[in-house]
Amino acid sequence: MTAPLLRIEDVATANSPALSLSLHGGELIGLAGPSGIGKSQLFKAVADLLPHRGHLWLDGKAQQDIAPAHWRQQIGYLPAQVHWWGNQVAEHFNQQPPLGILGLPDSIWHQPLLQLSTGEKQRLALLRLLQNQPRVLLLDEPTASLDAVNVERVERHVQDYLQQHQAAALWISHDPQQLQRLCQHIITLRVAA
Ligand SMILES: Nc1ncnc2c1ncn2[C@@H]1O[C@H](COP(=O)(O)OP(=O)(O)OP(=O)(O)O)[C@@H](O)[C@H]1O
Repeated sequence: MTAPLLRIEDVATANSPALSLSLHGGELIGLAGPSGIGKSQLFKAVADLLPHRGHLWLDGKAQQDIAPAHWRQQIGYLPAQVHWWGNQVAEHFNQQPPLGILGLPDSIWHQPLLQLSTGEKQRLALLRLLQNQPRVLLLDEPTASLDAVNVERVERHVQDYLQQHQAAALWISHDPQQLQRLCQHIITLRVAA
């Protein structure tokens, strides 16, 4: 087997249990566990947004040997609550993404963000993340606010992206069926005994 794209060894924050895993190109691993256990905290740690213990490697290179800006471009983090800074959708993109692929109308491009639904903003945030062409996706409940048709669109789009770019993803979900349908492996975090 080839070297892992991302290796996580004993990474933990002050509010999470430790996580160790290897992610290979094209692979999708699910992250499950009760609310408040620390799943999002672990994503922030891996994305270099939160102090943590443990070690990380990208393509066999240790995190401390990679410039932080490069790390954050390669490790694409989609938070459960996305931060938007401008007024209009178009301000947040370098170029217009394929909106229709996630069921979004072209008219949304010039709409104020305040007018958009949670599910619309969630899908736009995914398109924005993928424009940076990250090698690893950290997806924190990316379909939490979506109907079944759009859940399927998002799932298919992420799977296509992973195949086309030989990228890999970690996917947090509270839906065990979704994780079973999508993931090669599922890691369930538990409270330490
Ligand atoms: N900024 C913070 N300061 C202190 N505690 C925090 C902070 N952010 C999160 N926590 C705590 O860390 C713990 C883990 O939070 P986290 O958001 O990672 O949980 P989660 O497993 O993702 O939960 P959920 O499934 O509900 O999204 C929680 O107890 C939370 O209250």
